[in-house]
Amino acid sequence: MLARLDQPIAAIATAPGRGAVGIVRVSAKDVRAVIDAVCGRALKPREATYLAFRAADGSAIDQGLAIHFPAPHSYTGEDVLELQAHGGPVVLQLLLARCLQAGASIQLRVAEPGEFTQRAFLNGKLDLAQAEAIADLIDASTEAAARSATRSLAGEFSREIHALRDALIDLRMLVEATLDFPEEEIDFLQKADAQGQLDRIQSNLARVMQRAQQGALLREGINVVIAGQPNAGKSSLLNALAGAELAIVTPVPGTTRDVVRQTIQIEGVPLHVVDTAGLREGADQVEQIGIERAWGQIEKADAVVFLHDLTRADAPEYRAADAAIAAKLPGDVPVVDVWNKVDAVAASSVIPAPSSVTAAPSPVTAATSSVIPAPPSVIPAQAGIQSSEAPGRKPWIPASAGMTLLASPATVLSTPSPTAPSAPSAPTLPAPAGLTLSAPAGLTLSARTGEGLDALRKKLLELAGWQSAPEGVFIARERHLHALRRVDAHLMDAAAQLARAAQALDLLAEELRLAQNALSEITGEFTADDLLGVIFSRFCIGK
Ligand SMILES: Nc1nc2c(c(=O)[nH]1)N(C=O)[C@@H](CNc1ccc(C(=O)N[C@@H](CCC(=O)O)C(=O)O)cc1)CN2
Ligand SMILES: Nc1nc2c(ncn2[C@@H]2O[C@H](COP(=O)(O)OP(=O)(O)OP(=O)(O)O)[C@@H](O)[C@H]2O)c(=O)[nH]1
Repeated sequence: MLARLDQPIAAIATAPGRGAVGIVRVSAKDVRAVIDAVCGRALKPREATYLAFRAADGSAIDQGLAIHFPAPHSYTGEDVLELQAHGGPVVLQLLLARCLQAGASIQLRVAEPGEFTQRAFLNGKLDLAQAEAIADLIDASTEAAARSATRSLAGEFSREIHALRDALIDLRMLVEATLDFPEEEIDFLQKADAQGQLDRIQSNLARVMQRAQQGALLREGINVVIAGQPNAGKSSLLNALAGAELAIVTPVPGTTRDVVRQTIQIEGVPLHVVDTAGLREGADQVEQIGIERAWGQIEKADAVVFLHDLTRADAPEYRAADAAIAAKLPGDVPVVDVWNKVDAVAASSVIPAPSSVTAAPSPVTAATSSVIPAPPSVIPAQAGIQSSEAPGRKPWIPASAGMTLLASPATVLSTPSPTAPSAPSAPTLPAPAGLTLSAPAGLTLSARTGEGLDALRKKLLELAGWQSAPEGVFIARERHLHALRRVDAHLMDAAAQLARAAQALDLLAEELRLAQNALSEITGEFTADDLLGVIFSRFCIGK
């Protein structure tokens, strides 16, 4: 790909399909041959001219706007011709074919994905992090992700990286200068406060890493799988979270047979929510395949919402089936226990929690699979999330909710109730200590009324590790995080070296050099060609 940099390229720049306007772009050392043939006249630099795009026989392919961006003042830094036509797939194909024909003498060819932007990078119009931000902006699935990509495109992320790099270069120069005067080294470094310089670089790096980590979350989102027995209300919950009727909801158990997926956003963080077939034994063949797919999704999830049906919480066979599912859940995926249909349960049967008792994080017990969640009416609740949406009622989580999931990291995230419940009909029973302390809470909600949904949204964000307000976040890729982690490791080694009584200044200098190189990979000053190829080939065609 890189070897073909001197070749002229052309592509349809707009998305496939119909649109009001569609654009064909040509980038070359010199595009005048194409302008002459297709536009039939010279164009003023950087000015849109309304004219007919001509076929070889002189007939009009379309009427539109043509703009010539003479090199180097263009998107790619080369000579660029942009033809803005009507946005039909056929007319744009015709126009592209016409450009290729007109540019045959200069060996004009169709551009590969990302090739225009790659040229912009190689011609110094933008750095690698900015080029990636363009792709991230196009791919952004939430407003917050788009805004942070725009900031990176404008160079905010790159500026932070450059500031770190410059500070590193200063320190390197100091150390290398000291290397030349070994007899004075300790004094020299101390006077120049090498230690202080390194400390500052490390703490600035930590701040950049934190912002980039949050940005990676914005870019990728997290995969949340809703799992549970048939009829728990999984499809209803997906619909409620998405605010749309996406999945089929019926009272018939086993309605969902295939995986239904929807990206929703919570505070700008994309959550890819997956509704799965109800997990049960003895399903028919089709349903069984759905169940296998559900397990496949659970294995891949970043978090599982394990949905239980509060109206069936009393039934021993229901609880046994829940326990069997819990036992099969992978230990390394966080699980949130959620009890649905709180609207259908009389307030008196859900017992409030005494405010003084909190659920303690419990150690993982070997017996998890045999612990069956008890119905809310028999075991007093100790902890729960109070619905923020229905101030009149106080739904409390059964103490046992989630008992089967002690292995799950999510279970310790529950919020103990700060206030005493006011439901007058609810008896406050003393808590059997052994049971309640080991009982982590889940959430109660109603997919039907929306009660409790906000608490679930909050919990999912918490699970995702979301902390920031989106303003401070850099859209970041795994590649950037990986580079930052390597910078961090080299700086730690450098710090260890600096702290030694007998410093090996050459080793210190080497660590600083490696840290600088890792940093420069982010902006592309120090990046292997094959990596560049991979990065740009993931762009969309015409970009
Ligand atoms: N019609 C149209 N809209 C578009 C693009 C395009 O190519 N065409 N873009 C493409 O993806 C994006 C804008 N990117 C661009 C970046 C630089 C230049 C450009 O001409 N730069 C010159 C001059 C700068 C100046 O006048 O200040 C330069 O960098 O020298 C143009 C578009 C989004 N919108
Ligand atoms: N009262 C009440 N009923 C609900 C609630 N959520 C779902 N339901 C009902 O429960 C039944 C099952 O809902 P679904 O969303 O289809 O359940 P599911 O878990 O996706 O079911 P499968 O597709 O069989 O796995 C439907 O009749 C829903 O109307 C709720 O919050 N309250």
